[in-house]
Amino acid sequence: MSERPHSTGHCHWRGVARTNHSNCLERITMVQAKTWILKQHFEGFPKDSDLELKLEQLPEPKDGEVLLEAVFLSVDPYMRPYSRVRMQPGDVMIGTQVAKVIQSKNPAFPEGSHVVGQCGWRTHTISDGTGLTQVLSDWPQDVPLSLALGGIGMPGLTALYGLEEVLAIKPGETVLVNAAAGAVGSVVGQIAKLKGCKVVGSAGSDAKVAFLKELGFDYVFNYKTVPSLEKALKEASPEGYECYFENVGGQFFTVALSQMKQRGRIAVCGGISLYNDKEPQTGPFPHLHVIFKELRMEGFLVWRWQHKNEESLRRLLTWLKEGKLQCKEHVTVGFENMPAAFKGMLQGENTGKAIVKV
Ligand SMILES: NC(=O)C1=CN([C@@H]2O[C@H](COP(=O)(O)OP(=O)(O)OC[C@H]3O[C@@H](n4cnc5c(N)ncnc54)[C@H](OP(=O)(O)O)[C@@H]3O)[C@@H](O)[C@H]2O)C=CC1
Ligand SMILES: C/C=C/C(C)=O
Repeated sequence: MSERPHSTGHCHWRGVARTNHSNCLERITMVQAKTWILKQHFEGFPKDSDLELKLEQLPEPKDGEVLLEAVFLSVDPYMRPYSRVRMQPGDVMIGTQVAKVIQSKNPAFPEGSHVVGQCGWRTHTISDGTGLTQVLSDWPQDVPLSLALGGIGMPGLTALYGLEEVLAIKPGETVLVNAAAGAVGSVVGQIAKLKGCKVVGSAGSDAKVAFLKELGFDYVFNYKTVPSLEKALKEASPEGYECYFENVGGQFFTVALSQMKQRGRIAVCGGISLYNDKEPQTGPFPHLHVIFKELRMEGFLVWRWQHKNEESLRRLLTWLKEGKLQCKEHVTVGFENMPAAFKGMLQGENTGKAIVKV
């Protein structure tokens, strides 16, 4: 695949597929996008046969439109539950990418600039600008653009808003976070530490536990190998938890609620342990803990605070530049490996943000 346009006689070609147009007399842009299509809805854990790689011929951008070329694509947990409610079989998989503007007929998005776009799983996109955001104008040269999909992007914002807007954490409080070595969880722990909290995290491997210790978490455990989740949570914070940043759901959720302090606060961010269930999980249900501990629980979606995103991204970027925030990535190379990267993330292969580099 050519990354940049190049010329052949009178024809200027871009993109993946070049056919023989030796007779053309004027500038023609021919782009074939590679796309990943949802062939059928996922049932249980995603299968390779649920997805299909397809080519799509793109037209010339019209006035007001741009032609984008994906540089990095994100694979995120939400794709699993949202595919069921937001997509029909035959649709291009939903998703966000960092893309380069390679042709522009829209002055808001000059050629050569980079955008974060909700373009789906595709290598090339014609866009009228809807759902595109320019990467911060002062993005430092030495910071990889892929972080705009991770710590300095949606997952970083999720961590920030969950802690500040939903939990309203205070110095001295103890914060519990699960899926702690992932894109959101690893930022949650670091911000909570920056704000003077004690942080307890759980993750699914010893290597992830070691990573979280490096990040400065106060207490970390491997939820897959501890003999008792309840004992692990008690040992980590015998006095209980004021705040709980919930990413997982299921049994972890119920046990964690039993360890909350009176009038503890819970930000329900995700429930990844539920996303691939064919049948809904059954109890134990947490009602009694919620009632007798007088817990406050709030679900949230990161989009609620979209109006604050630019300022919030600058804060995250400042912490990164000051060395106060580390953003680890798990990079899979090759657009054809999107399904493998997606499944790997759902299985816990990633430490930090799962990214695909085209
Ligand atoms: N509300 C919102 O606006 C948003 C919510 N989210 C939610 O935040 C959570 C984390 O997302 P994100 O950081 O992007 O993803 P991660 O980078 O954390 O990747 C997913 C991780 O989840 C863990 N996991 C997978 N299956 C299970 C399971 N059955 N039980 C426990 N852990 C499991 C794995 O880590 P391990 O090895 O530790 O098991 C895996 O690496 C998700 O629930 C997601 O839906 C994310 C963005 C926005
Ligand atoms: C915006 C993301 C939502 C979830 C649940 O992951």
